Amino acid sequence: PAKQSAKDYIFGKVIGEGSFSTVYLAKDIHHSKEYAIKVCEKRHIVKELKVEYVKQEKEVLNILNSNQNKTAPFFVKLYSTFQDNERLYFVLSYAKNGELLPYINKVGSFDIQCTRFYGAEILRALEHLHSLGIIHRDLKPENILLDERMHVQITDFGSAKILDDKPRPQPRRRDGEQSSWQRRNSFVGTAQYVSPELLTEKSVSKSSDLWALGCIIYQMVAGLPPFVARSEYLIFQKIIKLEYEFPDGFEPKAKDLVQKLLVLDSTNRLGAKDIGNYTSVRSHHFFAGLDFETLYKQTPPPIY
Ligand SMILES: NC(=O)Nc1ccc2c(c1)=C(Cc1cc(-c3cccc(C(=O)NCCN4CCCCC4)c3)c[nH]1)C(=O)N=2
Repeated sequence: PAKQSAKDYIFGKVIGEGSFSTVYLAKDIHHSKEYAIKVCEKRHIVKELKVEYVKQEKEVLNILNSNQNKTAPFFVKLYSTFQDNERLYFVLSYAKNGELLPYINKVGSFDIQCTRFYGAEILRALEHLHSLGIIHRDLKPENILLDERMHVQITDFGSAKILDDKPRPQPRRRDGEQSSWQRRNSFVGTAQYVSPELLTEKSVSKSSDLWALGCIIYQMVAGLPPFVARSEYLIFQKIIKLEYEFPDGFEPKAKDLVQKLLVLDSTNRLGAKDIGNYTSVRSHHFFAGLDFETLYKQTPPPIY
């Protein structure tokens, strides 16, 4: 196929802003299909030494594209990439209903049906991602999108880590740019959802995404994340001391599940010792009665 360029698209409104990218709603002029195009300024990512992050995101999206799971298609797709002198372009799925966060803010808190359904879809997405040896590392309601049928589409793999069980030639780096092992020590996700092990040992594992899942389930029920404070430093202090509370009336089964995910020792979190699917999370009584294998075929419960 002919190499694409920005001229093949009509760019519309900005639908997302990252520290190193802007995401536009765009329409393909040949087929009138809508996409989300993530645009990165080359000069900015080079200046901020983020070239490796952009490469990592493309690699993760390509791995996801080549290993699609028909029963758990809970990720944005990468359709194509192209560049011009100033910018890199990633043509991604357009998730018409946007981020999960505005829905939580709009209704204040989800009822248990919604919390169970969306908690289950996020868990299924993590099962697939982790089965490919990929850790998201920045899972949060802003990176959980909702497609036209209100099913989950996880995005933003710029902070993801590919577990290196296969030795690969290290890519040549520009002077001063950090390699992935050096970078690992500098990366921290979004304060409210970052795991204690990342703060104390600079280590990360699949279980770090389970910590973020615990924070997101808490937030769907309570309306706010468990660790909130006036500054990132104070949030980090609360996380490493496991200093959080459940509001009165927090649904008891959801509370028990959150307490089993928000465990300081990453090896003792529910699911941390599971091989393959997170069966010990799936079998928690909060998810009783849910069919995890047909989630994508189900009609999501209304959010109100
Ligand atoms: N960092 C990233 O990788 N960011 C990305 C990547 C891919 C991508 C991405 C972000 C997308 C973000 C997105 C944003 C939106 C959007 C933006 C603004 C408004 C709306 C909107 O009004 N949606 C209707 C639903 N509202 C939501 C709030 C409650 C009332 C109803 C959607 C739709 N999709 C997307 O569709 N595809």
